[in-house]
Amino acid sequence: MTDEDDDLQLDPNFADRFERDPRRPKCQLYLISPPTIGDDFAGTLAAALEAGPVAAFQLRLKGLDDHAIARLAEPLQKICADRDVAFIINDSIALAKRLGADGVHLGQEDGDAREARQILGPSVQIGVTCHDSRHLAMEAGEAGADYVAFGAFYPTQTKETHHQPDPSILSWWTTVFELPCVAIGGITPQNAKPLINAGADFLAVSGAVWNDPDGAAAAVRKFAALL
Ligand SMILES: Cc1ncc(COP(=O)(O)OP(=O)(O)O)c(N)n1
Ligand SMILES: Cc1nc(C(=O)O)sc1CCOP(=O)(O)O
Ligand SMILES: [Mg+2]
Repeated sequence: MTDEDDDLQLDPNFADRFERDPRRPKCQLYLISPPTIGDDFAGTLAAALEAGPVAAFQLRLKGLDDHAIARLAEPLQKICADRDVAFIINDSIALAKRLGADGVHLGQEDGDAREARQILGPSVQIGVTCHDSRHLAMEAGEAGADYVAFGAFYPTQTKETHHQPDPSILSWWTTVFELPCVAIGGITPQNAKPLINAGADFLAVSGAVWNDPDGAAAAVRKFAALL
């Protein structure tokens, strides 16, 4: 919990007692790309998206400029569109606009959700990283975000993380707000259940899908069996 959240007291056992509200839509899978991709990734992505229901795919490539990401994005965006999977660009409002992406994901240093809305229009999905902070999540909601993301729930090799929320933040959020919430960070088929039970609307997953020794399609099937 962050300093700003100190005035928001919650029973620490809240999540244990909470079962997902059956009136909320089922939890869905949101795939995050590997940090780098090779020529064979398009085939891997297509197989993963065909293996089970995936709501969204985020292109998250670090250390490349927008032109390079745009070149890599083109075939992947088509694969998503053909399978009715939302194509989300990480970090860059300008690149999301240039590509006509279905959405953009913004970290706390990546720009403002209000500005993104002005530039991208009403139908583009805007997601905002909120770490373990109820305060940031409420701010993001007020700024017009379409989802808030909490994490990292578990240790992850994919990026260095500095926040570890308790699953109770998901049950608190979904009890109080309609706006969807995403759980992210080290999520695997083995540890996902508490996040699903706490009410996560989406599980955002990278490593556990792309690095599954049985292959990405098999990993999607393992998650799908839980959702
Ligand atoms: C769905 C989702 N949630 C959180 C993040 C993290 O975004 P950010 O804090 O900007 O960190 P980077 O991913 O840019 O390293 C995300 N990308 N997607
Ligand atoms: C991109 C990202 N953001 C996080 C956050 O906590 O905001 S954790 C994370 C890594 C997600 O990949 P994996 O499923 O391999 O852990
Ligand atoms: Mg970012």
